[in-house]
Amino acid sequence: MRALGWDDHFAAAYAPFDRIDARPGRVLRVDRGVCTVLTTQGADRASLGGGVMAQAAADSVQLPCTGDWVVVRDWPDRRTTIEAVLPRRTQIVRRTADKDASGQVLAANMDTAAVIEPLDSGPDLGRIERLLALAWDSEAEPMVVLTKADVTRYPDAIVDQVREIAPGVVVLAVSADTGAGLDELRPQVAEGRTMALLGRSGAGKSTLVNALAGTTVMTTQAVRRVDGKGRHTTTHRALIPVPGGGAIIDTPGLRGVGLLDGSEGLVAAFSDVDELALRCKFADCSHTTEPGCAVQAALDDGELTGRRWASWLRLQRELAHESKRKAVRLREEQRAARQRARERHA
Ligand SMILES: Nc1nc2c(ncn2[C@@H]2O[C@H](COP(=O)(O)OP(=O)(O)OP(=O)(O)O)[C@@H](O)[C@H]2O)c(=O)[nH]1
Ligand SMILES: [Zn+2]
Repeated sequence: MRALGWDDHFAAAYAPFDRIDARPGRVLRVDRGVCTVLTTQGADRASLGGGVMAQAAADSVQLPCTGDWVVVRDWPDRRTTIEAVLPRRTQIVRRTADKDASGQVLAANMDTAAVIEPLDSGPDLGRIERLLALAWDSEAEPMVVLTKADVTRYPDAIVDQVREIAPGVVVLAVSADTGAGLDELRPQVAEGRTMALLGRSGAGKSTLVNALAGTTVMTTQAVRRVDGKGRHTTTHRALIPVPGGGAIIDTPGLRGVGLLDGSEGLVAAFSDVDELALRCKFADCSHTTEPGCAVQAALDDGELTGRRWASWLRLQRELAHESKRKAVRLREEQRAARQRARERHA
């Protein structure tokens, strides 16, 4: 348990739940509401207890997810349930596609949130920026891992290019084929540490897991099936213990991730742009035509690329749009509640 990150902090959170038929465990994966939980007694399948279900109904972020430390309870009829999710230290949350735009937790309690981008088709800088905002939001240490370094002739040049758009973040190029760069990554999955991988399908996440965890765990754990729309989806969202070390969390291949309203990770991911904007002559500079605009000056002399500036504007607009949607939804809910109250009193 310690190897997987169990510590005094989680032990203290568990203490109030401690009883003879309860034990702590870490969620390895979730399939349609059934969790596979690793405890000192091995892996167990557990369904959600009533309390957890009630909390999750009010807020989907409360649903147990891969990486969570939970309280499992054994019942006389041999059922096992999850009675509580211990407070997370870190979590990667994305906006779900459904209309109520709630959050979905992709991974919990990781120390490192690694953005995985392959080098076989020139890295998509915009995607790295977006995923980095998510990684910064998680409170874990963000990182960029460029995979398949063996298929490109000048990986170092690309690493430099990516560093430019990832201020304050370690950027590594690795190859599962040649093993290059893997040693620099291993400390992230040392005993007691967990690294989560975030990236699109085909980015090389499973291959990286295999390279770090040794065996071909993923191929045996991955459950590929065709969803209702005939697409192949990888349903694994698994935590894989690393022999002699900590753990890796492989999130499902992300098609697109929406940032949640209130994301502060965006500012952290664009700290260079944020600092530039602070140097403008006017505090309320719109960075378009004002004299003394540091952003326009940086764009002119090439210190800031037009691509990065446009990317920042686009993500900011997206967040603004999200908070507007949220405000509208809140107002509608309040109006409906008032209406119900009136009807009760009528
Ligand atoms: N040349 C080379 N190919 C690699 C490397 N790592 C992964 N690949 C290939 O890239 C493809 C995708 O790798 P996966 O590990 O399956 O990608 P993934 O991110 O797990 O994708 P999903 O499971 O769909 O989320 C496979 O065909 C791998 O063989 C590498 O280091 N070098
Ligand atoms: Zn300005």
